Amino acid sequence: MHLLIPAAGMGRRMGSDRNKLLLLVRSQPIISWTLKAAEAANFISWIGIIAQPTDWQDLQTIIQKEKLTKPVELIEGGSTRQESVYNGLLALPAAAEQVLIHDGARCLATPDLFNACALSIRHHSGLIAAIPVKDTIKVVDENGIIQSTPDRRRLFAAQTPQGFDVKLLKQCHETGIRQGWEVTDDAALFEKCGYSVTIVQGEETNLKVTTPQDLAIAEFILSGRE
Ligand SMILES: Nc1ccn([C@@H]2O[C@H](COP(=O)(O)OP(=O)(O)OP(=O)(O)O)[C@@H](O)[C@H]2O)c(=O)n1
Ligand SMILES: C[C@](O)(CO)[C@H](O)COP(=O)(O)O
Repeated sequence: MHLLIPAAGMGRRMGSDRNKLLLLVRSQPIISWTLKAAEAANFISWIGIIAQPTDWQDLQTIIQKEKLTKPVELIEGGSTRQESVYNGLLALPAAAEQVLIHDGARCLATPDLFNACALSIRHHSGLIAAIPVKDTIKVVDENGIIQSTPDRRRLFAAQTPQGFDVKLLKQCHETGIRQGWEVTDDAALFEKCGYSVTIVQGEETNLKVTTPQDLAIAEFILSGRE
């Protein structure tokens, strides 16, 4: 299974002056943890890292240090996650019929989760890892006044990996470009195009390292895995 890792962000919410994926957690760059999990997942056979060229040298050093046995390619990132993933799709080898997409910033996803998604995508054209929400969610209007309280049993928090049929996902991205859709994940493009996306049980610990608090939580979770 081909895996694309969007890693071309700026990390604005982290307040960092460089790509947050190069920040250290337990003395190793965040992206190293993501790569270790991908390397350990038996069903992943090829890895494309989508990144800004300014980070390529650091990434090459990390790739060498991790001694990855799988082919790894660096692909130029775009100005949004959506653009970066589209660049990744265009750079996939012609033989790739299905693809998993996993945020570099979700460095705690386990090899088991990659494998579960890789197996499940054989039976679906679109899937995402997701977990049921634990909080009661409120929908508010522009003044912050609550409009409704959706039934929590129908609410899931989206994670990655997300997996798709490559041809369909490319078409959805191209429709998105024509229509000017701006989305935060690939499943949203699939949904908007009318294709179904199924849920694979995600992992409670599969957080996206977004803010400085997440760095501390990631540090804690990884320390429990040693
Ligand atoms: N132009 C972009 C923006 C984001 N990403 C990647 O998409 C994933 C999820 O994005 P997010 O956590 O929002 O990362 P950043 O964009 O770096 O963070 P922020 O939104 O706080 O700036 C990350 O692995 C990030 O590197 C990307 O490949 N290309
Ligand atoms: C794809 C994603 O990781 C699913 O949770 C997420 O939507 C991307 O990042 P953002 O923080 O929502 O921009």
